[in-house]
Amino acid sequence: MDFPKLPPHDGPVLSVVDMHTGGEPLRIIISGYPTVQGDTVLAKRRYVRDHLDHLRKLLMFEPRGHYDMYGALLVESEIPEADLGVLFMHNEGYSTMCGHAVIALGRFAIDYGLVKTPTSPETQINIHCPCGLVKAFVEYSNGKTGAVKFHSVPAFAFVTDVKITVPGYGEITVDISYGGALYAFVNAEIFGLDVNKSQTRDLVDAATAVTNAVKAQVKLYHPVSEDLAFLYGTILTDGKDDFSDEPTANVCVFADAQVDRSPTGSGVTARIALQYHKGLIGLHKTRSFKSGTTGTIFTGKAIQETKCGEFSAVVVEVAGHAYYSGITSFTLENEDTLKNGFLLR
Ligand SMILES: O=C(O)[C@H]1NCC[C@@H]1O
Repeated sequence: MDFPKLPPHDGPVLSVVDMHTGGEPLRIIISGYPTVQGDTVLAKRRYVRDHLDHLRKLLMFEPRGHYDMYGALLVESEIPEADLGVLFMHNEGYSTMCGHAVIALGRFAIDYGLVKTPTSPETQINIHCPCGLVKAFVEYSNGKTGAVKFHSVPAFAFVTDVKITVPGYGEITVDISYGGALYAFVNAEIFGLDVNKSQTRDLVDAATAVTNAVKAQVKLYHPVSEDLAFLYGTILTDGKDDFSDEPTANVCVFADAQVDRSPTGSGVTARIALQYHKGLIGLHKTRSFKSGTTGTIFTGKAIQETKCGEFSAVVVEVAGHAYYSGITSFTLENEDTLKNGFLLR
């Protein structure tokens, strides 16, 4: 049998490379997408949301994906120093930052020849994410790519100790911090939960209740663009924010109750900005962050003070590993009643 051979199909063939970073999937679209219009990466993000959302559903939803699938679409960047631009997609729409994707894309950009000749021991790749320019540094030796670290956009504590009322749980106190996207942070213990041991469904329910309450009760804002001023999710933690050589665990529930399998690159960025703001961690102090779901680790450190509008901010470096898991071409048939995808929880 000739293989691979495309099956009977109608319409576009969408080809992807699948990777994962700390267990969190990344489906990188390599062909089949129409040209994305828009003068800026943020404008392109609005364009895919308004005109190409059926393709996100095709690739993220079942039967080709699943509730917690995550994707990346490479686009042209308007910033001269960017090597590539990227849009991120998930079960609800399009995010503004994704650290686990940046870690995977760093390797992918070299392995698939998207950037200039790589240099050893490390190659810098500038990735223009919707939140801004993120610098990835990819280990490279003997022709092989390895671990990746990245320097994210300025990260800052947006508000600390804000009281919100969460239906079913009462009044609780949360912090909100920005690491390319805005997250609410809460110690899972206040819900009687343990991020390492509790049922994922219980963690999702508590985090989703917090997300909904923050969205309803806290006015969010970002100095650079209105497009960045939304709550992406809630990160439940083990509360171990005092500096230690021991890892601290968290679980990130983002978009529509989607669960990150990794420690969450943008979440680690935001969490370090929060810890720095509270005086719990100094510059160049490396902390390990563990995913409560899979036990995988990212490390992170604040490397420089900076500003984001009126907010005192830090540049955070996050490091992790990504791996390839396959390459696929997706098709559809017009008579398939489920061709547009569906989600099951
Ligand atoms: O690592 C991250 O930053 C992402 N992972 C899924 C949710 C976030 O976008």
